[in-house]
Amino acid sequence: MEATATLTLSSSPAGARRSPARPTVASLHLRRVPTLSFHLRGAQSPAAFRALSSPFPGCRRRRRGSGMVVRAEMFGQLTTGLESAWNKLRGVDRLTKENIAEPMRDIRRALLEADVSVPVARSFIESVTEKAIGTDVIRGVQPEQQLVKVVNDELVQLMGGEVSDLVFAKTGPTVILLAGLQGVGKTTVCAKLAFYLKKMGKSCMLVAADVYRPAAIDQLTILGKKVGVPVYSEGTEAKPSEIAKNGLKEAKSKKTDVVIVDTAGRLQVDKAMMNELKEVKKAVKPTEILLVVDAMTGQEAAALVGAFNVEIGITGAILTKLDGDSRGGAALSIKEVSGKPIKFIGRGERVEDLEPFYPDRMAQRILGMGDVLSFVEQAQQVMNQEDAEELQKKIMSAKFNFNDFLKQTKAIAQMGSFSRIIGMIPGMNKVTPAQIREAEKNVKFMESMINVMTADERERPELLAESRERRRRVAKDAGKTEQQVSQLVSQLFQMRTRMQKMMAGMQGKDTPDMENLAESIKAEEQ
Ligand SMILES: Nc1nc2c(ncn2[C@@H]2O[C@H](COP(=O)(O)OP(=O)(O)OP(=O)(O)O)[C@@H](O)[C@H]2O)c(=O)[nH]1
Repeated sequence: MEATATLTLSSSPAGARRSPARPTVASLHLRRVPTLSFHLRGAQSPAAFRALSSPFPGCRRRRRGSGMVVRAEMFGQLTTGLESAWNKLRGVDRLTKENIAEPMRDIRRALLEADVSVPVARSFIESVTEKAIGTDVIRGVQPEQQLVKVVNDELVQLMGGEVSDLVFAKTGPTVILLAGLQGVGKTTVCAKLAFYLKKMGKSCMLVAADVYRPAAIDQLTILGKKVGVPVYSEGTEAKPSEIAKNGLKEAKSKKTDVVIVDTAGRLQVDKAMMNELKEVKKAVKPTEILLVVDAMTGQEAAALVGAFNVEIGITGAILTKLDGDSRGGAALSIKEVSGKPIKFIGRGERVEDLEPFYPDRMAQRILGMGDVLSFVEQAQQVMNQEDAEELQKKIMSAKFNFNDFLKQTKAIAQMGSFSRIIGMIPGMNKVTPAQIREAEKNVKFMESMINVMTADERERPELLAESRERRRRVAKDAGKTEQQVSQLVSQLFQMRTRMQKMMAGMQGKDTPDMENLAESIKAEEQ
């Protein structure tokens, strides 16, 4: 069946106003079946159009002839909700705690309407608020555009940040165990995954371990033929764990790369189902255990992923039927609620309709504002570049001062803890946690002294280098020793020298001799 179908309902304008029953029925369909587009007749007048469209929040509504086409777009509802938040910020010159309070309420409402759970929505709002107020104004960027960017970044984080790739076994066949409730699309996913893996050049085998529904084995066999992949089955009499084990043996003998095990679904989570899965898991030691969940079940899907993870320990989720989901609560909540990533999404009934889950692409789709995002990113880059150029000029003219020093250390702090940054630098992963803690302590230590310097002293460190009185005062105000202040001043000059040498080396210029100053401070102390 095509994923898009058109359902035509007739309703007179007057009738629609008196009783919204018909559209309500249609809206139920909209949630349950993968029907995306409705054609409602009888929406000639604006009032009738409004009455008919009211049960379809977030859906695109377009007049067509005497009727109206309602289209449930993926996350349409959330996109519409967020739009009202941006609109409320038009005309403000910067984001403040006060002026973002109402847009934040809109975002919270939009998330709850998208079926995101209350705690997830709450923590999302908290981090967006904190980041929105804390970010510097970027020249040329409107505050509402800046908020779009913050919301985008937080959405990406909420959905897991990075794409979570399938893991393959180092030796022998990779076993992927699929679990899930009845009707979520598990059997279809088996074929879709096999199709996807075949395209990657992997050989696959499907194992029919759903012994309760004979039709499931037939369905898998048909799908296997369709994608050109062998299906291992032992009928309905054998135990699922035995079938899986034998299937794996056969795959090994045929040197198959990936074995995908289809298991039985139940109407709800029960002990028998969990025990059976545990047995299969024990028998074949899967590389991946993926729970297939239906996107249209919203936050229930997220809770289910959490429950399965606690019970059997899963490696991720596959979210199906996203094509019929206009709300998006499941996609947004799964990672946050369960701690497990969404690895794939299903967006239709065809075998081609499976793709890896990219949090960043999904966030862009929700916001529908790709152009705004790239504009803000570019503006940020320009700012960073200008900052860098400014710094370069200062270093070359020997003006790198305590303000720059503080700015640099704060920028590092803003980017995350020292430990993360250090871990990201190639070749630096051998730094011990104790060394990292020491580095963090050092930054705080230096900051406490810089904070008590006068504006003049920060800008012209020479003042401190030349005056013992000043160094004594700073030491007293910061509760440190004179020697510690002197050390800091020397450090800044040494840093200047090193940086200048580095830059000059890059630009082929000579460096002014700055080490003398640092030496003279030392001499004065002795
Ligand atoms: N629109 C849409 N339909 C899907 C998607 N995935 C599966 N379906 C449909 O959902 C229905 C159920 O799919 P199955 O694969 O049989 O589900 P199952 O989880 O194996 O069901 P049981 O074997 O009963 O546990 C079928 O009609 C599929 O075509 C999807 O991503 N989008």
